[in-house]
Amino acid sequence: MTDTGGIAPAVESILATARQRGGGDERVSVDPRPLPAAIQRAEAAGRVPIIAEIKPTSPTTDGERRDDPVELAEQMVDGGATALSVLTEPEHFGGSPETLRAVREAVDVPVLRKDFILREDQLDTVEADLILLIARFVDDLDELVTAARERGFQVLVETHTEAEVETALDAGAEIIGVNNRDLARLDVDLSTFESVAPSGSEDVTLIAESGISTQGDVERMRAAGADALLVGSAIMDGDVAANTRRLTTTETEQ
Ligand SMILES: O=P(O)(O)OC[C@@H](O)[C@@H](O)c1c[nH]c2ccccc12
Repeated sequence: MTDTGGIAPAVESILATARQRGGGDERVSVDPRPLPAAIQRAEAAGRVPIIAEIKPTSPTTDGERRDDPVELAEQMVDGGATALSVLTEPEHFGGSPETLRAVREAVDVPVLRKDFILREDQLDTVEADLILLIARFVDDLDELVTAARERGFQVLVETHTEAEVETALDAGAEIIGVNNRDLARLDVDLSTFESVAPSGSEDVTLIAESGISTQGDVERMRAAGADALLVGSAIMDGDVAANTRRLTTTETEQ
C-alpha cells in the first residue's frame, strides 16, 4: 500500500470513499481528443493554454455552485479554455460521471476526468479524453498508466515532489501535472511548480495545477515552464467566461 501517512483528514476521507467506490462493468474504449494539439492551437492563436475546471465544491471551498455544468463548460470554452477538467468525485467535490458525459458531449475541447482513481476497474466508470492519476496515491503507477492507455485515455500524472516526478517519468508519463497544493496540509504554494517541474524535457507536457488566480500567477507559472495551467476556484467564482478570458489573454513572455 502506498504510504498516505501525514495527510489532511479531509484527504483521508476522500481516499477512504475512493477505495469503496466501484468501477464500470464494461471496459471503456476511448477515441481521445489530443491535449498537446489543443495546446498548440491555443499558442498559435495567442492564447494562454488554460484547462478550466468544473468543481462545484471542494474541502477547501465554502458552499457549492449549483449552476448547470454544461452551461459553465460552454462559458469556459467561450472564454478561450483549451481543455476542461470535470470533477467526477461525488462525495467531497459535488461531481458525477454524468456531468462529465454531458459536458464532453456539449464541447469539442479535450475533457479531463478529475477523480481519485486507485484501481483499474475505476477507469471504466466513464469515457474521457484524459484521466488523472495521482502519483502519491496509486500503488503501481506503471500498471495503471498502461491500463489507462490500453483504453485509449491520455494520462495526466499528478505530482507534488521531485521524487514523484521521477516516478511519473519512469512510468512513461507524457503529461505531468505539478500540484501546487500540498495534500498533507491542503495549503497552496506556487513555488512548488517552480522547484519541482522538470526542466528541459521537451517531450513532456507540463501542467501547473492549483492556486492560480491572477494574471501575475499565470505569468509566473509560464515563466517557470508550464505548457498549460489548470485552474478551478478562480474560474468557478463569479463570471466564468470573463474569469477564463482574463487568464487566457494574459500577456506572457513564453
Ligand atoms: O481550484 P484551484 O486551486 O485552481 O485548483 C484546481 C485543481 O488543480 C485542483 O482542483 C486539484 C488538483 N489536483 C486535484 C485532485 C483531485 C481533485 C482536485 C484537484
